[in-house]
Amino acid sequence: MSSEKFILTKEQHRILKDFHNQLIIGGPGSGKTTISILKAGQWVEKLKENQNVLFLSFARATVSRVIEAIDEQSLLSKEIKKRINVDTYHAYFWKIIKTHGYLLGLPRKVSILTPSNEAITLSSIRNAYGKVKNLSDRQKEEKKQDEKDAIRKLAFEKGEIAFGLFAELTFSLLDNCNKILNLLANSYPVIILDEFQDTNFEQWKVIQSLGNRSIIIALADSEQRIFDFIGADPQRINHFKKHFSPKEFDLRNENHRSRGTDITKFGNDILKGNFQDDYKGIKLFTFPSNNNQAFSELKIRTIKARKRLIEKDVKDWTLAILVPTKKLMRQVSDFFNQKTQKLPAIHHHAVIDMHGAILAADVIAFLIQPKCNDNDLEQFVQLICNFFYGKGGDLPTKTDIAEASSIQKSFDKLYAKIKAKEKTPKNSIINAIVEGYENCRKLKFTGNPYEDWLTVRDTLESSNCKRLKSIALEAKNLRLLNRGTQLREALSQNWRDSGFYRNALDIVRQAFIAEHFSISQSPEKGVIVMNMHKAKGKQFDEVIVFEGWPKWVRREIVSNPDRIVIGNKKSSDMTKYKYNLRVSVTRAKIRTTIMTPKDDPCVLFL
Ligand SMILES: Nc1ncnc2c1ncn2[C@@H]1O[C@H](COP(=O)(O)OP(=O)(O)OP(=O)(O)O)[C@@H](O)[C@H]1O
Repeated sequence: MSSEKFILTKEQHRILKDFHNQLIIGGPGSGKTTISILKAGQWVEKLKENQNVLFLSFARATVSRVIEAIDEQSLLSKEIKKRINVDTYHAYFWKIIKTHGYLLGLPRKVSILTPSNEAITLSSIRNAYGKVKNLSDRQKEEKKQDEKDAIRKLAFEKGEIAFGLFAELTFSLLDNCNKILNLLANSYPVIILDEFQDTNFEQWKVIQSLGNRSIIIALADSEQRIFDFIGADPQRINHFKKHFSPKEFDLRNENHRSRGTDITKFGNDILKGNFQDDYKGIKLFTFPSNNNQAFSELKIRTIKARKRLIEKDVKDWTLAILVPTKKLMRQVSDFFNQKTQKLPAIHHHAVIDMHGAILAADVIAFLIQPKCNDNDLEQFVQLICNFFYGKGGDLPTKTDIAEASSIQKSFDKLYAKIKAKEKTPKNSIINAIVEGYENCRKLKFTGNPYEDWLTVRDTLESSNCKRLKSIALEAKNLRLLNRGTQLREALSQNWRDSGFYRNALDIVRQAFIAEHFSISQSPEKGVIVMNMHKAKGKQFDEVIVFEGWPKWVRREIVSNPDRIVIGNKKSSDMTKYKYNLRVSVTRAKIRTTIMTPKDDPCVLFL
């Protein structure tokens, strides 16, 4: 994003002239981020030397885009750029809790309860309540409260803090201690809040506190709100107006991302449900409702889009395939990996949910560590159970929970038999796990973490145990051991220090926490497959939105999975689906392709 290429609009100029609290409203690609960076630069010049501007966003992906935009902003000097600090809400709140949390009665040493471990902690509560869609409102509230009680207990007793508590604890600190508030305001007299419309109740309370001492600039687009489930409130922008009396700026009529196309217009028409015949930059394709033809059609469209971008000589081009569910994402990724007679494999990056992969990494890390004590096998089994308890994240499946508890039970039985010196059960599921474990324990390592990791992973994959196999498969989703990564360096160092990987499990866990907070990673390039929900705040050269299709039996639809609108059924409130689709289609700079089944096209277009 080079500012040399463009002239600021009138409204962007107005923003630069004002120095109050600000509310900047604008749709996708309207230039909010760009102007807020220039505004931050202006503020830096007014601040004392030890003061900086803070730019807060929700997702790390957005943060890396903002950092990239700052880097490329040629109107700001290097010195000024250094003083615009970009962070996620999580990371910023965590810094405050880590330093001052003991004032609330938290243990002096606190650590993060990673989402995967949180999922393990909460899996029994979640499983006891069953599927959320079957719960009454009261039961949902009770479930929420039970979950909160469990994670609060863990925080105050063990110092393990779940992300969900960050805002609440930060607010308690700011509310109870003026000194902390002054300290923060002195470091950051100006704070920019990205995607303000998504702020939940607790985060809003923190912002009100911070805003008592700092200037707040909120960037918002009420129609990009897709975070209702974490408590974002449609009234939040009004709350901001009421509380801060900001100067308001409206960029809603501006579109710089996909200028020369009708992509933004199409996005707005999705909200209205009213379409014109043709939109420049939007292509709608249908495909037959069967696996082979649907995926092949997608592959063909993807190859064509890739060719267009390469031929246009777009620098570091990006092409996103956005799909409604995790399941479809995996299927697309698997299909792209396959080479068929007619179609080649497509090199791509799939942005997957990492719970399973992270817990699988724990298992491998444990196995490259030397055997520690007599409880080694027990600890291994515990990690396997953790994997099944936590792999579904906040939506654990019954099968996974049942799997975990039957592994635990079989192990307990085996243990009891061994202790009593009795014959061990012949057909127990634990036998294959023990065999796989023993095979791994016989392995010899080289000190090259990458090779050693793969040796363990391959041994698990080729074992006779389907549970260990699935762990190996999940672990394939990790790319943390690539050359030059911190994890690889840390494991190498560990080997050099001890002649073996003494602390592999700790190192891996630390690396994931660091990774969670890492904002230095550059945005993905090339073909990217991701869930529509994850696309927010991103921009790509081309986007393909691809949805699932119905299954027919005797001319009747018996199921309709992976659709943009659940079951592709019209209902009284389609708003969230419209918002979601609008966010997805407006991520493109040049062109968006929408692919929907021929015999049951997406109801949002009917
Ligand atoms: N005045 C302008 N003239 C031309 N291009 C601009 C202008 N302002 C911003 N841009 C460019 O438009 C693109 C989108 O801008 P920006 O990322 O600031 O929008 P945004 O409102 O933050 O988008 P979103 O909410 O969708 O993330 C960027 O590539 C940016 O360089």
